[in-house]
Amino acid sequence: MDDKIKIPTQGEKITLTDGKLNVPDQPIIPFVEGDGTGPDIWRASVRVLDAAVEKAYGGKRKIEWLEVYAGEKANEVYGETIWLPQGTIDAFGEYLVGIKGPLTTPVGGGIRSINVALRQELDLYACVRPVKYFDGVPSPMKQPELVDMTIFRENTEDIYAGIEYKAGTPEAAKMRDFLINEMGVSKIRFPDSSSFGVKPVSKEGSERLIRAAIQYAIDNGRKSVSLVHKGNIMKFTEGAFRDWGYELAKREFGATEIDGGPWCQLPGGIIIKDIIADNFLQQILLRPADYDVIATLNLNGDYLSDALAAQVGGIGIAPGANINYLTGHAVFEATHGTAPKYAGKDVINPSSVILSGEMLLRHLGWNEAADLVVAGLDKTISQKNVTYDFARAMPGATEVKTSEFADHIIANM
Ligand SMILES: NC(=O)C1=CN([C@@H]2O[C@H](COP(=O)(O)OP(=O)(O)OC[C@H]3O[C@@H](n4cnc5c(N)ncnc54)[C@H](OP(=O)(O)O)[C@@H]3O)[C@@H](O)[C@H]2O)C=CC1
Ligand SMILES: O=C(O)CCC(=O)C(=O)O
Ligand SMILES: [Mg+2]
Repeated sequence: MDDKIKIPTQGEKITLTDGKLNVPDQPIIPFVEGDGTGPDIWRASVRVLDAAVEKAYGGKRKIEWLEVYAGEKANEVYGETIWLPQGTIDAFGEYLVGIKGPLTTPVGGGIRSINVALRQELDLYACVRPVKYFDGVPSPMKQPELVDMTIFRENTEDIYAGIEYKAGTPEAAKMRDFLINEMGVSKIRFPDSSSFGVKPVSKEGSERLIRAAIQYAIDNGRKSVSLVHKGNIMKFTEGAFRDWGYELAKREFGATEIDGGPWCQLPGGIIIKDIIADNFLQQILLRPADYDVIATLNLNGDYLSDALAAQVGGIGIAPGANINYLTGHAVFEATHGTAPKYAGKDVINPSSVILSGEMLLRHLGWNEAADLVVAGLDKTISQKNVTYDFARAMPGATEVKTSEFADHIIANM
């Protein structure tokens, strides 16, 4: 770590022994505030999380927050060219469990995603995004309560990993020549103006993600795991993801085929099935109750996260976590981005980061505090004191600011 990072004088590190977290009563937890609306959201969220811990444990437990920097704030603190300081990666590495706000990624040119870089650096291979309906939240669905899915999105591979070659560069020309002359690709157009992206999907990467999804389904009494893919078109990447998933379910979890397969069933009854991604996007609207735990590749998981979040009220209430189940590293993070047009206005919905914090508390085993966060949020929504995004579709609602929304949640715990 470096001298820009001020380690709290109190508190201890969370450690991992034999796959289990050892959580002290005063864990040091690194956080990144985030760009855009990140600071408004973090200010509200940290108050809610601290209040829940205080109320649940009466001072016996307390989180010691450690600020680390990424994105625009890293530029301010470390200098203009630094977006993701090594000290930040080291802090998330050393303290195991952290939380972050959204970070800006420019479209087209500019820096590559810092969010993706952090996931890659720490090998946080599972992006876990539960999508659940909170009673009273305005939704475009007739029966939003039927939506209860947890997405397991592979987080380190796929076209999303950022291996790209820009049209007009020597690298793109080399790639084009290689494909035409050495790989015999002749049936598709390759004008000189082509850019290229590479889609790596490995057996190990797919298996560890699908293993985590199945284990989650078992641990949480879920009904099914759906492998969502576009394997009819991308046969050796998305199609292989599906095949590796079924093989793993049989080999490691004792699944047996149903009616000659490929669907299969675990000894405890959980169904392992698969569905092609475009069809899945209609099924989640038409028959959401048929889907439960979802395992999918990186880009599909990104699209699905926002689409499913919309069904339960939008990405203002969509939490998530990036986890490596083997090393114990976990960085909690909302599904949404920086929503820059609302930056500094104290109007944005902080629920996604608050619920990411709730996931963090549960990850620590601090379920009493996590339950208080949910209870406070539930009651605040039922009282119709909500931020603009919910208020605009909720008859009779009082629109409150981000900071006021946090006040209501705390009062309702
Ligand atoms: N993990 C991360 O850090 C992520 C970062 N990003 C980055 O964020 C930037 C902006 O991306 P963009 O595509 O606009 O997506 P955003 O998620 O930032 O915002 C899209 C729209 O979603 C709604 N929204 C987002 N967050 C909230 C919230 N907390 N409460 C209520 N509504 C919300 C708003 O809708 P409305 O206009 O209807 O009010 C907003 O305009 C980009 O640079 C992108 O790369 C994007 C996703 C994840
Ligand atoms: O990194 C980014 O800017 C976008 C990431 C994103 O949309 C996501 O992970 O859901
Ligand atoms: Mg996204």
